[in-house]
Amino acid sequence: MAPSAPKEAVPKHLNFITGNKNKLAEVQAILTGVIELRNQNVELVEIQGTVEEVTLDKCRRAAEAVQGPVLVEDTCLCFRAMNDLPGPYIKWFMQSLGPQNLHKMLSGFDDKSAQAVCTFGYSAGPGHEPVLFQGRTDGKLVESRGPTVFGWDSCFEYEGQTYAEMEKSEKNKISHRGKALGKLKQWLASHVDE
Ligand SMILES: O=c1nc[nH]c2c1ncn2[C@H]1C[C@H](O)[C@@H](COP(=O)(O)OP(=O)(O)OP(=O)(O)O)O1
Ligand SMILES: [Mg+2]
Repeated sequence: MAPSAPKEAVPKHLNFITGNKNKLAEVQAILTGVIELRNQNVELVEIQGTVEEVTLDKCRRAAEAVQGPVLVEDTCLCFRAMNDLPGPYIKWFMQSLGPQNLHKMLSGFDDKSAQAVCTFGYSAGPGHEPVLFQGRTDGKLVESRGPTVFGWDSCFEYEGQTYAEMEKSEKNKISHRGKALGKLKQWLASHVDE
């Protein structure tokens, strides 16, 4: 009988479950040459809770939905003046206000500081507890500058430039997503060959 795989061994490819094409493109760019990335778009219910709870639940649901190993990711934008809201609920504020009006959420506050948070979850399959990889980047909520292609990129300023004003490769180096994937890469390096 073949020996069973080590509990934490990861497969040769990752199945990233997301409906967001821009996320997928960034993850693909960052993981190029590291591991093969596949993608499925599965509609997943997103619960209310802490950043970690939201990703854990999303990951478990995704693993159940595809009946196999999955990678998911949840992105938050946290305003310090609002004690970290909207956080995981930023999507709905983005959708309602649009990039041109998002900055008005903080117009009543002096403190414009914001933090972008990206939390990846990997599960080896249904019933396997997800592992989380998180990255955070500090910046400021500003009036939209640059192309409005990806979410709130044009409203999040990091060291004088909005994400939208940066080259993609430059954003990926310092972004919440880039940092989270740096941790995932380390984890892959220590598990993939077991
Ligand atoms: O780097 C980013 N730069 C700018 N905007 C971003 C970024 N990353 C996510 N976003 C937007 C998309 C969505 O409005 C919200 C996160 O919501 P979130 O549920 O994580 O993403 P989603 O529903 O679009 O895709 P998914 O299918 O992976 O859940 O922030
Ligand atoms: Mg979502």
